[in-house]
Amino acid sequence: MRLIAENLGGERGGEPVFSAVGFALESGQALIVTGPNGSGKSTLLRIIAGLLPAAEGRAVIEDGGDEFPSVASACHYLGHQNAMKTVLSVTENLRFWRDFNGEGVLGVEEALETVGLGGIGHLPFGYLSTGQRRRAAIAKLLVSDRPLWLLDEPTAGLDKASERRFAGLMSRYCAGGGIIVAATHLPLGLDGARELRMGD
Ligand SMILES: Nc1ncnc2c1ncn2[C@@H]1O[C@H](COP(=O)(O)OP(=O)(O)OP(=O)(O)O)[C@@H](O)[C@H]1O
Repeated sequence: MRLIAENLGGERGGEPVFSAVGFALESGQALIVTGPNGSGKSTLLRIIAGLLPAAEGRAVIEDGGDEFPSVASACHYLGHQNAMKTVLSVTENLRFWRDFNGEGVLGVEEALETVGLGGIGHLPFGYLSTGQRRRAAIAKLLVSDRPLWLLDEPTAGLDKASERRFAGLMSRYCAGGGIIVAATHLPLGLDGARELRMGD
């Protein structure tokens, strides 16, 4: 499987933000998107995910088969917001996403253990600390299988131990054939990742 971005251009509020962005990622490869505030990293991720229209160009999945014919069907998108309901428990939130996106290799409890949140699934999501919320949102990536992760500042709010744990998780995901595109200001510890610098 391959993710191809061809001559992508993005605009916000009718103003161009970037143009002529192109890359190709094979299964197992990762791309780190860097650049100053406002250079268009989030806009690029949202265009790739299909959440915003491209001003020009396109992003496509090749060889995704019947299961993953499009980027939208192939990706998990983790944005700045965690996309969890504060009044539902962590477990209820993750069950919702598993039912919505389809079952994955890991169950809800296993996914919570993997991000170091074992035993707190019963708590309302709104009770969690900022870093715990991010870790629960990362667990969302694990309860349904998708071959492409689009991650916007995934480690924002994480402590050092959680950063290291997430780096290991991303490495294992790529080793298993996953593709990652991650916008970040912080080093992600993802060996061998390519870099796309926006705003130059
Ligand atoms: N809804 C919107 N309407 C108009 N302009 C917007 C909108 N959302 C973002 N922008 C503008 O688009 C540009 C790119 O924003 P974007 O969030 O993609 O940048 P970024 O590189 O992700 O920034 P950061 O590093 O601060 O997260 C900015 O100039 C921003 O002000």
